[in-house]
Amino acid sequence: MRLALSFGGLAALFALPFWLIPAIDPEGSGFWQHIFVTIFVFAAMACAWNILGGFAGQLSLGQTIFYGIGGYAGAMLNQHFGLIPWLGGIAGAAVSVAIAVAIAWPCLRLRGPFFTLSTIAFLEVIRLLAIHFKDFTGGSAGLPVPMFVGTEMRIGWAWMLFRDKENYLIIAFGLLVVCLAASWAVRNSRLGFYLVAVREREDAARAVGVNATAVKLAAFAISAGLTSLVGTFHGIYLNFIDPETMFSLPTAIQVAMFALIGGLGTVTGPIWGTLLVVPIAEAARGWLGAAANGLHGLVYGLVLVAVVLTMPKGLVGSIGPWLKRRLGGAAEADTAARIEAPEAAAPGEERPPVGEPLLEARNLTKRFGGLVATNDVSVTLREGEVLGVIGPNGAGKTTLFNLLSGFLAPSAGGVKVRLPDGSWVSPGSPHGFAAAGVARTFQIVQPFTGLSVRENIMLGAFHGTRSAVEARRIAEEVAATVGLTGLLDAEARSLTVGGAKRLEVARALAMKPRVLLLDEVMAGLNPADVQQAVELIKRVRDSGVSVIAIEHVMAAVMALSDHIVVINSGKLIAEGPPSEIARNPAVIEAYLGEEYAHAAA
Ligand SMILES: Nc1ncnc2c1ncn2[C@@H]1O[C@H](COP(=O)(O)OP(=O)(O)OP(=O)(O)O)[C@@H](O)[C@H]1O
Repeated sequence: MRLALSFGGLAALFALPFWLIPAIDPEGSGFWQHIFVTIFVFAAMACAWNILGGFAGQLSLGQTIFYGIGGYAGAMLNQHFGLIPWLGGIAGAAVSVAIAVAIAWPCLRLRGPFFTLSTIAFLEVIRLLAIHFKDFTGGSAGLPVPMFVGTEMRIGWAWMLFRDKENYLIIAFGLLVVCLAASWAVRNSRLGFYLVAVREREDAARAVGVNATAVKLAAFAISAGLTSLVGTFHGIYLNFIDPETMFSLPTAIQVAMFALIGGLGTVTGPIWGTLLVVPIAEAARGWLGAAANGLHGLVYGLVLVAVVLTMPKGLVGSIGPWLKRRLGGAAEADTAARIEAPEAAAPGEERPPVGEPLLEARNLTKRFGGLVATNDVSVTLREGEVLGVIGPNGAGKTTLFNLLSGFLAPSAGGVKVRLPDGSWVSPGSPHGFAAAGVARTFQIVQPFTGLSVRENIMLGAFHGTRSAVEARRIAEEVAATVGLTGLLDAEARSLTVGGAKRLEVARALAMKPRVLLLDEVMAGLNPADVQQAVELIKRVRDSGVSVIAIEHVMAAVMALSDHIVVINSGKLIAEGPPSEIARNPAVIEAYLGEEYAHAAA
């Protein structure tokens, strides 16, 4: 149904100029054809920009670098080597991808406005280079795209040059379809999920094994390649290219604005944004004539302000969910009521015995300036074991977790993990630990709030598969295990604390880890939920996953743990089975207190 609607919408968009133009411009001045070519070109560029700016959240204002490279590649290869623009465009796209990777490498290390400024700086550098190398580029005077070379007439489909503007409409629309299809494919692939995850919460994304730099780099490269193809066509269409037009900051801003107005990060938003703004701006330009040259910029600004004030998520981001609610009927029901008890253990399921060491941390020390948060701590986790970590607030438990999952590099000591083939590795990054089979949750829950519960869990599942269908299947299976089946389609932001904690565990479990690090998953839960969480962790353990759990709920730690380590002021002060820890005088003094000892006795 959705697919049919999408194809129908695209067909209508393609038919629009052919049906509308003869009606509004019977004399065939070509003005409206030009407007529609402009709409298709800008919509295609906005779709391409949205892969980087919307999905990955990297607000680049330098994407016209690639529009320009595409334009120059088409024109220069045509003029100097007689190459048809179709091939010139492909060569330009390849160069753009290479340059995108080179530029992205330093730029992506910067965040927020610093990233944006660095893209503008590169745009300026490339524009100046185009002016400087005038033997190739024609310098600031620009390059014409000739229809005749000697006696040869370079006109027709091969040369992308026509007397008749309708053919330009067809190519521009074709480019829009290519950019839209690429954008759709990216958004629905593992890469798309990873981009949204990195945009929303980079740390949580790294915990499910995402290499944040690599996925942003991929988005940069795809966006650059597509933009370059559009640039090649547009350069030929305009018949003339120069650095001012091709490497233009105002054009880069416009493209970003169309995506923003339409709905940042939505697949079709950039098209709606362009469709709304370009005709208004062009009409204003036409009505006000030469007297108001440049006024279209003001029109863009006014539309942007109006949309941001009334629809902060853009046209599609705001109207889409509203339509869904209207068509779908019922509002979101109470999410707490839809949480179920986790699946019970299968009858006869037995606990596997505790086996060989799986994860070893030796002499871990972490200093933050003068503060020693972890001081010479050594712990060993065995196969099939639950290792409890307890200690007072600020003792250094979370810091230990961050060291055990690659989120912090130790000041001294190291962590190694045994792989299924028996070899040991010492990963140096969160995705290295994830690849070695270590999954973690966060003390402060980190749901990807813009995604559904199902999509959140799929993010974990993508660690083991590239297929969205398979990830979806795993997500549904894990959701049943933790009791979230009834909430699969709910937005993660609508979950209660208990639901969000389960989601955190589900996302980690979907990675099919061998080691699971749980950071206070029972904090803030009511006694019934704590009991369910204990049962769930036992099931996880029995399925062959080894667990390290930081916990303050003592009844749960004592019931679950095979072995407990106690941390105080960064140091390991005791370790042993729960019964010994409960009686240990140093632990009673530092953490448990006399009352607990009496109650336990
Ligand atoms: N990134 C950091 N920079 C500086 N100090 C830090 C950093 N992270 C943790 N600390 C400090 O290290 C010490 C240990 O903190 P940590 O969060 O590991 O304790 P914790 O045992 O997990 O506490 P809680 O039970 O309250 O979560 C604290 O004094 C904390 O302020």
